[in-house]
Amino acid sequence: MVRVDTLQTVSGNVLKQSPVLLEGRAAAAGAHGNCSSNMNLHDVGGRRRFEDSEFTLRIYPGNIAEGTIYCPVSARKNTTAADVIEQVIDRLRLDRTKLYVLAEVKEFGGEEWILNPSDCPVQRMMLWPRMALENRFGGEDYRFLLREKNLDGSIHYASLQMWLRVTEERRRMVERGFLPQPPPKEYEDLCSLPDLNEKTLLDNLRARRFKQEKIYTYVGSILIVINPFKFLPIYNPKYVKMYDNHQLGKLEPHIYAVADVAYHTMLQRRQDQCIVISGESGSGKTQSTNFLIHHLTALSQKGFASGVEQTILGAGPVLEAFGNAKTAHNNNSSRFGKFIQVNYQESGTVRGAYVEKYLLEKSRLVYQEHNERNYHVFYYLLAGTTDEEKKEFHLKKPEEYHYLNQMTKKPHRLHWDNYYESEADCFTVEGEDLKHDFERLQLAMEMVGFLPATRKQ
Ligand SMILES: Nc1ncnc2c1ncn2[C@@H]1O[C@H](COP(=O)(O)OP(=O)(O)OP(=O)(O)O)[C@@H](O)[C@H]1O
Repeated sequence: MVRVDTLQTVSGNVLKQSPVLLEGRAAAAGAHGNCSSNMNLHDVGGRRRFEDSEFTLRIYPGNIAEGTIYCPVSARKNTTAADVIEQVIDRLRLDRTKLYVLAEVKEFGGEEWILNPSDCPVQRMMLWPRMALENRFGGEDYRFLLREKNLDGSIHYASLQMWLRVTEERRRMVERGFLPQPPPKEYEDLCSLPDLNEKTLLDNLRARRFKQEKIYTYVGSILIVINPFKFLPIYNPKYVKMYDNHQLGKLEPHIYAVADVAYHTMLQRRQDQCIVISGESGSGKTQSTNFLIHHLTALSQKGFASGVEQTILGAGPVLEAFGNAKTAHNNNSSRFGKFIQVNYQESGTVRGAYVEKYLLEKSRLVYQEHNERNYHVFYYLLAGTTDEEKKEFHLKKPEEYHYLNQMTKKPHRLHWDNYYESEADCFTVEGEDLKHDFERLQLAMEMVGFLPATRKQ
């Protein structure tokens, strides 16, 4: 058995009467900022209701059903992707001779995960952040797409609109004169700079690369990433395929290229490989780690979501609740280092994964700097528990805990009852819904195998 380790350092024209949304209406809904949610979480209420509630999933068929934006489908916690596809085929009267799959699209660049027929979309969706469920801000990046599967098992991606946004297409458009020419010479590898000094290095990184939305640049076999803080469509399966089994430097620099080299070197040399990710707080280490894990499992699973990836996904919210906190630099800063080991069989199939955490910033438990908070889990617990649970666990209000109330900006302490009305300060993190986060944490614990008694404890 060999492995790859990642080490993150600390620091529709369809049925007339059906509610299928047509193109024109979508634009109007969008203009009102009210493109309703994939699932309205406020309908959910409590966790027990989630267990037997019926939800409406939005399935986006793309070019499979021209003119249809999405098709609403009813589903419960245990409804499978195969059941959902069956409903969509019926509603949209799709060609039954073709094979369809559901793809889950998550934030940052339309990274797509093909669901197995037995996967349960509602369960996957419950792991999305609340903003995605409400379709606000980044919510557009979270959804389920209907994809057509070719006879050879590959997925058919044919939406021109989508790929025009992709860097490679853009380059071709430039060549054909549809887009302005980029500025003069740029270097994908800083080692090739004819005149290497701080100015030429920073100029190449900023003006020639970052401003052209090229966030990745090599320095030999090292990859420099500049955090774009915005959606870039460069993490979808087309990119997974493009970087599969290519020598480093042959294609445009990308984090997938690094993962790919590690994977194939491991298989060829039968030796463990290690990738170290380092950078200052908020620079994008956690995000880069997620892209690496995604690519490492995708290579081995040939694009299909694996149980391993599901477990790593589920572990994310748990680790985040207990090890992340709001800091001055990052509202969701990991306050611990992570050593992730992905183990493979000789055939190159993922066998399992192991996550070790180290160097948790323990001092944060008793002291937080101005405008910083304690670990998320305390705020989740105090906001998310029911009245009975509060009684059972003798929970008080957050402002009554010394370890939670040290960080207010104002000299007088903010009262929890006025939490939402009060002037923005570090208690309030934009877009945060602590009740939702508490539910998400409980579901994630269940998905990674915590027994009810352990969860309660
Ligand atoms: N490749 C990317 N594309 C788009 N946005 C990104 C990317 N990488 C990072 N970001 C944005 O930057 C934010 C901070 O990134 P991240 O949490 O990964 O930083 P970090 O280095 O792990 O920080 P810390 O050390 O504080 O935990 C993310 O929440 C995301 O909004």
